[in-house]
Amino acid sequence: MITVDSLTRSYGAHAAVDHVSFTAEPGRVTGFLGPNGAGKSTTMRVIVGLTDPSSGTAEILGRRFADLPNPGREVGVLLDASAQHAGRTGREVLRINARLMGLPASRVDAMLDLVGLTDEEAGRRVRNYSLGMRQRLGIASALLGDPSVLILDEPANGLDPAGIRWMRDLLRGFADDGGTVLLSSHLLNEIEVVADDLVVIGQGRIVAAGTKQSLLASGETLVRAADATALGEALSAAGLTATATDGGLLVTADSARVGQVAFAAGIAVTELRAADGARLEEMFLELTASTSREGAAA
Ligand SMILES: Nc1ncnc2c1ncn2[C@@H]1O[C@H](COP(=O)(O)OP(=O)(O)OP(=O)(O)O)[C@@H](O)[C@H]1O
Repeated sequence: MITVDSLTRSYGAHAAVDHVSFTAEPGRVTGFLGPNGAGKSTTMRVIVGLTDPSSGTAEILGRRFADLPNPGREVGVLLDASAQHAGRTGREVLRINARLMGLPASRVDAMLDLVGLTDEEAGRRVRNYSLGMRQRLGIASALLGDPSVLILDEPANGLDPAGIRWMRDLLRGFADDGGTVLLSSHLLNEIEVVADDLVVIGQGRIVAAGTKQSLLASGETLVRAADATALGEALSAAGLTATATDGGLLVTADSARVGQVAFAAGIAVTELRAADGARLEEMFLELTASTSREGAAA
């Protein structure tokens, strides 16, 4: 569990993070979304004690990071995969961390195995790693102490599609086992697939938070029928607003109501579903339009 309460961090007169409050719950993946410079990294840095808050609090498992007796055993952190010592081999990085946390060396091999770094790769110096390999090593470091909380800043950067899939499955499994995951990204699609809850930030402020389902629930339905004209007429006669979209109709009513209208009119529908496909992206753009660089310039 991570609890952030009215957290503010200012640099001079500028509030990089401005009264931010949210929780990341156990058993769930919480996606932390925002455009460049929104305040994601600053918030995460405060959570893990690298930056002091100007006001407000951030706690992991009910304590400030600095007050955790052996933080690596409670929380796994990956903020910058490139920040590892370039002259050490991957295995050395993990061995040192394991020793610092009082863990057996066998844990190192288990983690290398888990993240898919081979013996040969583990023996290479980190300066010769690709970004994707550094991310895998960073994840291995984060998981080394068998923590119950994971905090990851843009962990999918540099991973290929198979790597992204692997990361997603890993985070899902971690949360399903009762762990808490806080995951930042500006890659909406990446977050949309894996997150249970979303916290959206723009210019240091939370602009939306809640379950993915609730944030995506548009109240709209996408419906398609072979006879789209008849369907449009039936919907309109029932007092529903329908707009043509991508070969179908987007209706401002729930699926049950749209289905009833089509059924009553004797129209066979070929597709009927809640219109949530591109909703997150739309929502993200809408919510951050006034705060993003592009929005501000417009
Ligand atoms: N040490 C610092 N000194 C001054 N300003 C800072 C400092 N760290 C961050 N900022 C500013 O705080 C704001 C938030 O930055 P932050 O790195 O938290 O955003 P972000 O959401 O992680 O962005 P990105 O996706 O680009 O990494 C930005 O305006 C940034 O310039």
